[in-house]
Amino acid sequence: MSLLHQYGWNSHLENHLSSRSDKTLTPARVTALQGQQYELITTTGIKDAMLAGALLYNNAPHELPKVGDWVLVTLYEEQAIILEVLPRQHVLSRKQPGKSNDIQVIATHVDVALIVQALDHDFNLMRLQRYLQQVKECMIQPVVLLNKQDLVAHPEDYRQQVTALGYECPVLLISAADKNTLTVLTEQYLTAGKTYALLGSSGVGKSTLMNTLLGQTRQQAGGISEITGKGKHTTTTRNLLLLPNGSLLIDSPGMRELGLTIADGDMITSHHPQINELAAYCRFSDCTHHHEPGCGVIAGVESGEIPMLVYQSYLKLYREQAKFQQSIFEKRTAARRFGKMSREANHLRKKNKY
Ligand SMILES: Nc1nc2c(ncn2[C@@H]2O[C@H](COP(=O)(O)OP(=O)(O)OP(=O)(O)O)[C@@H](O)[C@H]2O)c(=O)[nH]1
Ligand SMILES: [Zn+2]
Repeated sequence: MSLLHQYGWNSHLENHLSSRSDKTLTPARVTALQGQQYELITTTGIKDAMLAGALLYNNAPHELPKVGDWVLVTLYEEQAIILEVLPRQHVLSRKQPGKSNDIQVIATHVDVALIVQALDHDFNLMRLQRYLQQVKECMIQPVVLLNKQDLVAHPEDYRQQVTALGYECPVLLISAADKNTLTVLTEQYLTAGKTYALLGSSGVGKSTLMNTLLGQTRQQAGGISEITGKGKHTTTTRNLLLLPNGSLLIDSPGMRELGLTIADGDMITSHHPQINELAAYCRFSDCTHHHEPGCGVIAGVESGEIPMLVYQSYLKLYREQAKFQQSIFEKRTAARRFGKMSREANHLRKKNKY
């Protein structure tokens, strides 16, 4: 099998390439990215690469190559020049916080998102739901990995809470450092030639998981690459790695922030599929489904259409959201109060010349 096939090259991409008249360019996949320095897997191995000027200047930032992208290049001895980005499938992206219309592309050609949460203090259904929602919006299939199951007495309880969120996706309990807990993941969910993106906040165990899946430390597996800039050497971490079973894993810094995309002041609504469906029948459009008359959700719980566990999970999330909103509000009020105080202090200082 060719190197490119090992890295996910498929018939869909092949068809696209053969439909082009220009046959001088060769395909390659982006495995690491730092600033405008790229590392690629090419037909002849790993190469450093740069963008052609025309590509850089004629495209919006989200159109420039990202980790996972298939690109067309011209090869030189040690270097490659990227001239084009092939059409993307399954783009993992998010809206730039604060800038309503800007899209930030985090990784491309992602078949499955592995959303990792740890069962220690990190466990947070609201955050998990945000990751799930974001991934679904990108039309990418999620798999939830609840890590550090060794730290809690009843890991199954957590699994049930996640299942009760109502997303139809696998939820697996694992201990990232213990290979034996990963067999269901590796045997049933990781397929050769498919690309998996690791998502989750800092400290949930993504690197540990990656190392266990690699079967050795990332450094030894060639995970660290040297991207050579103009006269400077930067050691960077490779973001797309080939696992021993042939599947591809992307771990990039942007994935840690994916869950943090709530626009200021947004009320995070429930994305619970079953709740949403019946909420359409509520008498009031701003129904919270707690006690309002004519609530379609409460009716659904009473008739058994919505399982009690699902409704309880909704109530729990609602409380978490309310608490979260409250803390945003308090932070803003505190900031405003502080601003007012410092203005007054400045005013006094000017007046009294000290
Ligand atoms: N008890 C326990 N600890 C774990 C497990 N997996 C990871 N850890 C520990 O959790 C800590 C964070 O793990 P990392 O793998 O560095 O987490 P990460 O998600 O890569 O963090 P960032 O690189 O900051 O994004 C380390 O001290 C790990 O040893 C687990 O299954 N059980
Ligand atoms: Zn209602």
